[in-house]
Amino acid sequence: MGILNLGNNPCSLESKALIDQEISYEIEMNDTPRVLSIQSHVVSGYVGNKSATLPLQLLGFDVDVINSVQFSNHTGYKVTKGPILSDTDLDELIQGLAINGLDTYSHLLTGYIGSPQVLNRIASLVSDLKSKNPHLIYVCDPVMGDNGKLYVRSELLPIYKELVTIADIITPNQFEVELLTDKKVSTIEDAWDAIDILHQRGCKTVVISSTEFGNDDYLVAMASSHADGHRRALTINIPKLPTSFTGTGDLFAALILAWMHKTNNLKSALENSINTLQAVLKKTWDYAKAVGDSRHNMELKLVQSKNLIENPQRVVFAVDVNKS
Ligand SMILES: Nc1ncnc2c1ncn2[C@@H]1O[C@H](COP(=O)(O)OP(=O)(O)O)[C@@H](O)[C@H]1O
Ligand code: PXP
Repeated sequence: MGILNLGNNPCSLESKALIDQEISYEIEMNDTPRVLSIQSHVVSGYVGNKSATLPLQLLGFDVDVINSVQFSNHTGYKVTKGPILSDTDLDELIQGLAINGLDTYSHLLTGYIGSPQVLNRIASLVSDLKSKNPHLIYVCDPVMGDNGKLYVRSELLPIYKELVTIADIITPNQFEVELLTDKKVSTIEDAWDAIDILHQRGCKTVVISSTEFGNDDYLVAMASSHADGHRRALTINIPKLPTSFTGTGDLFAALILAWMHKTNNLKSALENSINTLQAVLKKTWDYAKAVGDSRHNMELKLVQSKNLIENPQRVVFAVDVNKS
């Protein structure tokens, strides 16, 4: 560190420059956004916190991680083994952070949480963290299932229905939107109606990670925000790869959080997130096609995509939709 190498003359011009540099590093460190991310951990592979942490770090965030489960691998494999965090485990971790004054965060991100008792704690955690930082942004990915199938316990649904009302940003997929609104989403108009219901319940920004309305070539992601009396609504067509991935929703939520913070612009955040995802998935799929598409080979190629995460290349673009 510069301070330690100042030598005997702390007043020299050179040493003053070093001190100035040191001070600017410190300011930069104080400005570093801090995310508390509560999601699954897998020993092998990339879902949950394993999918979210590296991209958030590469995009300039300090990430404090609480693992809602510690599984050997994601639930798509033959077996999944490992312990689940209990509500008392969570309370202890949060208490430790609070006692040591480590609980001032710019963002809270929640994803896969298997236990209703733990999910029940999140609402009060949001208000505790907002009492420490009233500007804290809560990003809730209501991870419940995909393609018409629940992969969590059904008791989580009523808890999520409440939780999304206090979230600043939510990132459900099409099936999760249906669950949250008790509304079948078969057309894009159904999806806009469901988004309106979620806005009416209090959620300021709704981003649907993907919808599918019978088109084999494209998925459609949708984003809508109500801020300061101003509405913005967007869609983006995503060229569909002929396979399915795991961990993509977790990566998507982390990228939306990061790019909303960095750009404060829904369109840029959506475009950067989707374009990063497409680049990561293409790399993953190209690899799997070459070596065989086993579960293991289909794990997201995140480490190999460092540059693409840091510098998304915009290939697909969002379009504004006129909504009042
Ligand atoms: N088969 C696919 N082809 C192209 N992009 C995909 C594919 N599957 C997922 N994605 C990308 O991953 C993002 C999140 O995936 P999604 O399936 O909506 O999340 P979840 O895992 O929560 O169901 C989508 O916005 C899309 O960009
Ligand atoms: C342990 C775990 N966490 C998170 C997820 C969510 O993955 P995705 O991002 O694909 O919704 C899954 C899905 O299998 C999972 O098994």
